[in-house]
Amino acid sequence: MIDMSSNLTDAISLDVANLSIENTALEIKNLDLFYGDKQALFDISMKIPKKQVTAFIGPSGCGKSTLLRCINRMNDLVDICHITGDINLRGKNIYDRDVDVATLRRNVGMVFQRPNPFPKSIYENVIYGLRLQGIKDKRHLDDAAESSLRGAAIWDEVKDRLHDNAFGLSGGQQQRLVIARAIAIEPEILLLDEPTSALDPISTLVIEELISELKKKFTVVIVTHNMQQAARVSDHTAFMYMGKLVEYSDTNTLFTTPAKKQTEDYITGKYG
Ligand SMILES: Nc1ncnc2c1ncn2[C@@H]1O[C@H](COP(=O)(O)OP(=O)(O)OP(=O)(O)O)[C@@H](O)[C@H]1O
Repeated sequence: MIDMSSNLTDAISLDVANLSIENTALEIKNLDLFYGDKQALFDISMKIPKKQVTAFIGPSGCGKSTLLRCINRMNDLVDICHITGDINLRGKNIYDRDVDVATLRRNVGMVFQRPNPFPKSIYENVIYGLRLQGIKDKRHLDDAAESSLRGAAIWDEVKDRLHDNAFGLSGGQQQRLVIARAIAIEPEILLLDEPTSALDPISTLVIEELISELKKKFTVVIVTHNMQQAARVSDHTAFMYMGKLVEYSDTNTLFTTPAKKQTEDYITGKYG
């Protein structure tokens, strides 16, 4: 079994099957997803709690990243992808025809496996989204840069080199810079797709600690292939297998007393 003693969160466990509207950041309802003829997600329904960390776990190819990418419509970029079902954000289905995808993505930020800073200074990276919004006031931009870099736990390391190129940072620092860039535009939801899988153990720990801070302001959804990581950082965990949501509950329950045999087999390493 997974050791739960290293959980970094203040482990608030809500009953995710019966979340109230006030505690729900978004609701996925009967979501099916196809890549061409091949179905990759089967009838997924779940509520993601507000200002908590929710982890998607499961073996390679089970659909974790696909499900995550549905939440900010990244799969729209895949021509052969076809989706049915709803994802409701503040009562509105994000797949409705009248939804502006750019606005949605401002509200639902995403951080990828490999840090992807732009070939610009650290400062310009952080305020990139604000410049796109047309904000020009230097004081406003400076304040936003500082608070976002602080929020991403990297301010002290970069405050004297804000105008240096972001490529001069280490991989772990780049990933925190990318998180700062994502939070600068104050999204409601932050999607993290295996955010530490390209990082060394120390940088991984720094990001894990950061994740448990981020949930004070944001709803965080993380895909991880690392069960220990899910156990350390998340309040709630969804176990997926072959495109289906097998079990979803508070992290402690899922890792200590899973309800389904399939979940137990996975977390005890019988397959993966
Ligand atoms: N762009 C795509 N076109 C076609 N099939 C895809 C595409 N992206 C993913 N798939 C398929 O959908 C299924 C789910 O893939 P997905 O990447 O979501 O799984 P995952 O659980 O995140 O896996 P991993 O842990 O290996 O990243 C797999 O069978 C994969 O091959």
